[in-house]
Amino acid sequence: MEPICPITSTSANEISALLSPPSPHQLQEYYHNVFSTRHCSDITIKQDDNSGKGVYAAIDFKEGELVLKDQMLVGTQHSSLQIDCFVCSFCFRFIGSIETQIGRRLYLNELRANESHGCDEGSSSNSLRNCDEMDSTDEDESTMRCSSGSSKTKVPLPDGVVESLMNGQLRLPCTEKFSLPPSVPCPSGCGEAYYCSMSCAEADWESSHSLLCTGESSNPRRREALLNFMKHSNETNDIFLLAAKAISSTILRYHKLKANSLAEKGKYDASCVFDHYNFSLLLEAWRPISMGYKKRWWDCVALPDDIDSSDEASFRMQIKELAFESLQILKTAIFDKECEPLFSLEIYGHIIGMFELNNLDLVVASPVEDYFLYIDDMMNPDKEEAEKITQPILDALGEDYSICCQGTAFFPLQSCMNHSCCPNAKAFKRDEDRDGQATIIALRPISKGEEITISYVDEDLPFEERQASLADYGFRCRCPKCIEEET
Ligand SMILES: C[S@@+](CC[C@H](N)C(=O)[O-])C[C@H]1O[C@@H](n2cnc3c(N)ncnc32)[C@H](O)[C@@H]1O
Repeated sequence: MEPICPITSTSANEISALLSPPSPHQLQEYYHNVFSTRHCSDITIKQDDNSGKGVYAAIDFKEGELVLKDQMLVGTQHSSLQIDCFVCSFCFRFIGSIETQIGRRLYLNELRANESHGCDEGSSSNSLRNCDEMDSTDEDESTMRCSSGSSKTKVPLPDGVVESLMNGQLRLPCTEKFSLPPSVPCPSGCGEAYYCSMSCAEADWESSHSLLCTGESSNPRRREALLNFMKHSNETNDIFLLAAKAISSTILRYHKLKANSLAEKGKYDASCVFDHYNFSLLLEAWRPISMGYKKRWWDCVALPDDIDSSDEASFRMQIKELAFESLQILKTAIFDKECEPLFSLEIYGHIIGMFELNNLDLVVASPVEDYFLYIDDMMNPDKEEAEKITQPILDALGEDYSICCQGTAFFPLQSCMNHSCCPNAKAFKRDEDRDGQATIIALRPISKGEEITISYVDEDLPFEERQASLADYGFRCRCPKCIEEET
């Protein structure tokens, strides 16, 4: 493949340092910190020559037991579904109230319908758009609860009802049983990010939003470039939004480390001027991202079914060009000279490739679905009374009323789990799991010392199809089921 973004020799050394696999010591130190901040001692991470890092049980687990709750490093809601669910931009909990969830969705859908003049968004045939992320939760129940697209005609509500749902004047029956945290808007007023609490707002600001916010604090040039970047991502592939978060969080960590280092130095030598670029601090800031298994996006993205293998090279080149285009816009918005290697196509491609190979679907079940199920389960005459108000709302929402929050996220511990076609664990959201954390449950008893595996593909597929899908991850499965079926 021709280089479309030449790398200078100075940055080449830094890029290769950023992409070299962490040493066993760095690995041990990093995961030791992750485990201790989370007070997690039930699992460990070990590395072997065949499958790299893997997760191992440090205790015995019973069938159905929780193996791991993993806090994401970066995550994003799919942009096309943001209208449907009003969630915290940091932890992805539903926020506001049942009334605001419904009112906002009806209002925004109406707006979208007016804007699109009848164009059908869901039927995009662009193979470059939102290429599949790694999906090991396809079969989980919370994913299956989701529905999207509705063929049934929706019945509009009388004028003023949507407004009164949104402004809180209309209270629906029994919604007090489904209370949600009140929404906290981004303090910088971007109107894009909302949170379930000030602590989530602060954590997001510190983690990446302070660089990506289009509110008052950003200068007009940067704001315009950011809006441009978001528009490009929404129109092409929202994985770019996640890459922007990963780069922003590294830049912010770098400046924090640098400030701490300056303060520390100043303690011993007040005259010391230490304000230059420090690559070792950039390496340290990059550490959480460095841990994820990576390949270039255009080398590892699965070839879509509608692309013939004879067109593979040109497809991969298009993917590379798309990444280049996105990176140029991002650079206009948040370029930082001291973190220059992060803005190379090589690093950008590897970050997105890391998401491609490791990400888990982000799924949070909708309280709106629970609410309507509750009404449906009520006894008469209360049910009849309630439905006088709720049925027209349900008719206006249509059959996809229960749509859940969906997105994609990178999880530091879950992403270390290797694949097996006869896995002993699975990503599975229980009723109580109402935020964006990954939840891994034991499918059968797991003994202390055993490797914990999940399936990256549908394990009921025939042997050859499983192997073909796993080839996108760059390995051939040698699990007991594959060994048995191969012979
Ligand atoms: C989500 S990561 C899993 C963690 C990874 N082993 C690491 O070192 O970070 C996926 C990658 O792990 C490796 N992998 C996962 N399952 C494997 C298996 N059963 N056999 C060989 N390699 C495997 C492949 O390189 C795959 O692309």
